[in-house]
Amino acid sequence: MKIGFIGVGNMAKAIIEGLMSKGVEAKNIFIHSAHKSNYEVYSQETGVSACESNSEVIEKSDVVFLAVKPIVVEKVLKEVKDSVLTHDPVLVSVVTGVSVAELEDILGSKDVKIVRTMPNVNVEIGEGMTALHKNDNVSDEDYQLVKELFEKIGKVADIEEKDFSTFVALAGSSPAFVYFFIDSLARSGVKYGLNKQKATQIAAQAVLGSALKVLKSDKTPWELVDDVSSPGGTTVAGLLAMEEAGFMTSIVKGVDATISKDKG
Ligand SMILES: NC(=O)C1=CN([C@@H]2O[C@H](COP(=O)(O)OP(=O)(O)OC[C@H]3O[C@@H](n4cnc5c(N)ncnc54)[C@H](O)[C@@H]3O)[C@@H](O)[C@H]2O)C=CC1
Ligand SMILES: O=C(O)[C@@H]1CCC=N1
Repeated sequence: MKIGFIGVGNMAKAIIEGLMSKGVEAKNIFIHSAHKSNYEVYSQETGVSACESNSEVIEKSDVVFLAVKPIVVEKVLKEVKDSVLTHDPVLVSVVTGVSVAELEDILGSKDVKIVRTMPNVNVEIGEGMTALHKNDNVSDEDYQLVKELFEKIGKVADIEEKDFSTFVALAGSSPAFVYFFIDSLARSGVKYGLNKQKATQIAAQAVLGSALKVLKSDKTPWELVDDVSSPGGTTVAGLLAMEEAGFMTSIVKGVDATISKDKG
């Protein structure tokens, strides 16, 4: 399968590097983005093929990732419209907040194969969490191919399109929330004299183990909180102080703001 990328920013690079680490060969990857110097350097570094235009990416690929910011989607799709209609690739959008219907409208056709997705940056290390939703033109076989690509680099969830905004908050943006939590925990360690790098490694391993525990345990996270909280102990003292400062409310408000932004 030939895989193309229109836009070679953070998200596209995370997907490309994740796929290449799982055996997808550089010779099967085609890229183009706004800045020639950037995508040519990336092509030289990784061995993927740099194309002269977005249309060339489409002409050379079976599956084309649309990995540009929402604000340039209309411009890019109008530019490549004829190539899309002629070559009929499976268009895989990773763009936040742009629906399948809007993509079809911009392309001026409902006869295009579109899979809307919402990955997160952790696909780069094979631990992503990606939502998928296809339009009716994508055959089960093509959908399975796209799904298998994302399964190489993490977990996949089929979701209804109405749930994409919620998914953005829970998985697309949430790596940043978790990095923020890890940094805050580590910084607290620095407050008490730990070196920042060491404190960050300690905090990150604690978060990794806790996430694995949630995934592997039959218990709910809430029950696991109780298991760590000894009567009269340190954990409950910490939890109560965090909640007094609005821990849960701050998370919910962050999710509310993410969803509102996504919905425009
Ligand atoms: N960064 C993240 O963690 C995630 C991002 N997304 C979505 O992925 C999309 C890309 O985001 P990032 O990679 O973070 O942005 P970015 O700003 O790092 O990359 C955007 C890329 O688009 C290229 N571009 C701009 N105009 C272009 C044009 N006319 N033709 C071809 N390429 C053009 C830029 O040169 C750049 O390579 C966005 O829609 C974002 O919402 C989705 C999930 C997670
Ligand atoms: O911040 C953003 O808009 C994108 C969407 C999900 C992660 N980053």
